[in-house]
Order: sequence, then structure tokens, then C-alpha cells
Amino acid sequence: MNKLWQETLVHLEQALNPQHFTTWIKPIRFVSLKKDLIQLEVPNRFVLDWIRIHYSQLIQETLSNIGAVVYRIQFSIATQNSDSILPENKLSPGINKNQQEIKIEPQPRSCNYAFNLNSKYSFDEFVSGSSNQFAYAAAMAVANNPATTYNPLFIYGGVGLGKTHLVNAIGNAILRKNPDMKVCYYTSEKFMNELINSLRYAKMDEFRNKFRTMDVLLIDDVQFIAGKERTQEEFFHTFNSLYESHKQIVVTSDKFPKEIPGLEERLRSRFEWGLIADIQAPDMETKHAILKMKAEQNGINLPEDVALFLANSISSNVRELEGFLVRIGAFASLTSTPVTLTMAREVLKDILVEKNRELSIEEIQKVVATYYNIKVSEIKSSRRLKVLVLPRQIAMYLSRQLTSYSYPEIGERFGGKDHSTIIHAIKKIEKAIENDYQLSATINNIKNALAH
Ligand SMILES: Nc1ncnc2c1ncn2[C@@H]1O[C@H](COP(=O)(O)OP(=O)(O)OP(=O)(O)O)[C@@H](O)[C@H]1O
Repeated sequence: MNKLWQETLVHLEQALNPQHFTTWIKPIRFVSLKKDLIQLEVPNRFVLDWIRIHYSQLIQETLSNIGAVVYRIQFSIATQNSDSILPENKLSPGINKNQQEIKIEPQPRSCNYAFNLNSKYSFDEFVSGSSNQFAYAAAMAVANNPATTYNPLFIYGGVGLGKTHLVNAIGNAILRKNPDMKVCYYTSEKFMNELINSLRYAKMDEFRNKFRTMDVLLIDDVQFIAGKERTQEEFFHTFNSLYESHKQIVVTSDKFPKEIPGLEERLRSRFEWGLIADIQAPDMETKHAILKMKAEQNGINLPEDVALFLANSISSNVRELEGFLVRIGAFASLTSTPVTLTMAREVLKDILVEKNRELSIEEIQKVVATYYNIKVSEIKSSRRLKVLVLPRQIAMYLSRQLTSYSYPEIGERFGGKDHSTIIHAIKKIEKAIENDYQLSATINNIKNALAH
């Protein structure tokens, strides 16, 4: 191996986390170095695209730092096809002609093997940041090695934070690498509707045969099957059958398994067999990066100050963030004016006023009650049932954190409780979240719901 590349690898290994280095950088093969042109080979198109977006700059900089020359990099894909050498690649992210020119690997097929999968969702178009890194890495690991690493993978996260995007990305990536695999994406509601129809028209054999012969089963929003006895029963058997045949199962939900009311114990425990990965609300930087990517995809020229303004002032639901961006883009296009900060402020005026309004304790009680599937009156009551105590304490804790009410005022709105009860509840939650990651994620999730 060339000395320059060898040294580059040493630097990259130091700069990256070991898993990323092993997955993405190690498989790169040095081919040749002629003057300032370095030729490298990658195992497939998928890896190429990934490197292009995530590591291109780093590789370029590292090479140049070591060799003191600005190198041009040319990639080829290690395949049967020797013309797969790509034209010179300056490795700038975004579309360039390489992407059009190479068609080495089969694209995800919309044939019978991809049931319901949405091909628009890919890993490349998912912005990862500290809020979703764990789920993202787990999803990538599953996509790279289905049914070997994490099975089942349970992705948990609040509304509009990218669960559907990630599961579809898993399916698409698997199909790209394994075009003959049968990959199926269903929401749990669709699963239930199909089950009901199959029961009605006596087609249960067909139903079972379909789901139990999948190589990868992706079930979105699994919380909806809670309380639906027949659906849970059928899903349980589907799960077992796939699991025993070493097939990959990925499930998403807006709650942790143990928090889904009405979910059968046997299903809950199975969801906990594999890996539970959560997606938290994105931080400012991630929101900013998502906005930039979406603006580019939608052909919207988004100046930096507007991107920062949106990332700062809009809640963490990415779907909502996208909605605002599209709105601003549409306004700019309809009025043939460029996107500016003044314009963004004007378009979003009403929404921002509404969002900046202080939350009421009643709203907090309502959202917490909905989350735990209990009544507001139960939150305000003094009943000591375990299923009520935690939601009540969380609602008290959030009332203190998110409003300016005093302890006695909060107590009053919780059915006339003493301020010491409120202080006790808040201390309890503060202490619990120090060690209980799931609880802390749940509270973030509820806060996120309150921000809408
Ligand atoms: N990290 C991200 N990078 C890029 N796009 C994202 C990201 N997170 C979410 N999105 C986009 O936000 C939109 C909403 O995401 P998605 O539908 O996957 O959310 P969800 O968690 O499944 O929501 P729900 O709970 O309503 O089912 C999609 O258009 C998705 O592409």
C-alpha cells in the first residue's frame, strides 16, 4: 500500500470513532497515485455515496495535510465492471456527474420484493446529530448486517422526528445490497386492516404466508396495535416465526415498550429482546443542517440568517420544520422575491406568536394524560395508584419547568395540593431522570409534544 495512503489511514483512524472507521474507511482500497491524482477503490455504490457525503472532506483534508499537496481523488467501485472508474472527483458533496454516470449496483426495485417501501427515504438524506445518532447508527448496522446484530431493532421517538424515514432507509439500503430479499414496510394500522380483511374473506393462509416469508419486516407505529387483541395475537406469531428463522424485524413506536398502554406482555418483552434506540428532538445545529438539506432538495435558496432564524424559533418536529420551509419557499416563488429574514418573519408571524405564548398548566396536564392514556381528572386526583403517580409527578415537574407559576399556584391547579407535595414530586423526578434514561427520554418527548 502506498505510504501516503497508509499514513492517511492512521490519521483517519484517530479522527473517527472505531465503528465508523471500520465500516466506511477500512474497506477503501488504494489503487494508484499519479502526481496529484489518487485513485481509490470502494466495495460498492452504497459505500461510495456514503463516503462522498460524510467523509469526503475529511479524506481530502487529511491527504493534503500529510502530502502538502491538494490531491484530486478518483474513486472506482470494485466490481466485475472495469469501466467503473469515476471521473475525477473533487469530492464536493452534492450532485455531480459521477452520480449519474455510475450505475453499477442494482437500484432498489419496486418489484414484488419491496412491499410498500418508500424509496424516497435514504440514509444519505437523513441528517444525523446528537439527538438521533444512536438510532441512526443502529439502523445502519441493521442495514449492513440484517438479522445478525440487533434483532429486533425498536426505534422510539416523538412525532415527526424521523422514525418512518429511518425504517424505510433500512429497507432501501438492504434491498440495494440484497436485491433478492423480501423487504416489507407496513404501518401497524395497515397490518391490522389487512388482517381484518383476510379474516373477513377467509384468506388467513395467504396473510400468514405473506408476512412469515419476509426477510425483513419493518413495522411503523406499532403502538396502534395496543389493545387490539386479535392483531396482537397475529403479530406475535408473525414475530416468532420470523425471529426463529433469523429474519430481521424493525419496529417503531412513539413510546418505549413498557409505556405502551394495552400492549401484551409477551410482545413487550419481545420488543425488549433486541436493541431499543431512541430519537430525541433535534438540537439547533441538527435543525439547521436539516433545513439546509431540505432547502437544497426543494430548490429553495435559503440564506444563512433565515436558516438560523428558523432553526432557533421553530419547534423540534422535523415535519413541521419542513412545512415552514416549504411555505417560505412557496411564498418566495409566488411573489418572485428572494427569501429574506423579513419575509420569513412576516410569513410565520402568526405561528410564532402562538408558539411564544406561555404554556398553561392545563395544557401540560392534558398532554401528559394523553401520553399515558389516563384522564386529566386522574392526574389532578390524589389516588396513589402507580399508573397515576408517575404521570402526575411528571406533570407537576413540567409545570414548574415550563411555566412561571409558583409551587402553591401549581398545587392549586392540581386539585388543591400543598406546595410541599409539588416540591417533593419535582425533586423525585429530578433525581429519577439522573439515572433513568428512558424516563428522561419520555419527558423530552412530552416536552416536544407540548412545543407543537
Ligand atoms: N434527521 C433528519 N434528517 C432529514 N430529514 C428528516 C430527519 N428527521 C425527520 N426528517 C424528515 O421529517 C419528516 C417527518 O419524518 P418521519 O415521517 O420519518 O417522522 P416520524 O417520526 O415517523 O413521525 P410520526 O411519529 O408522525 O410517524 C420526513 O419528511 C423526514 O424526511
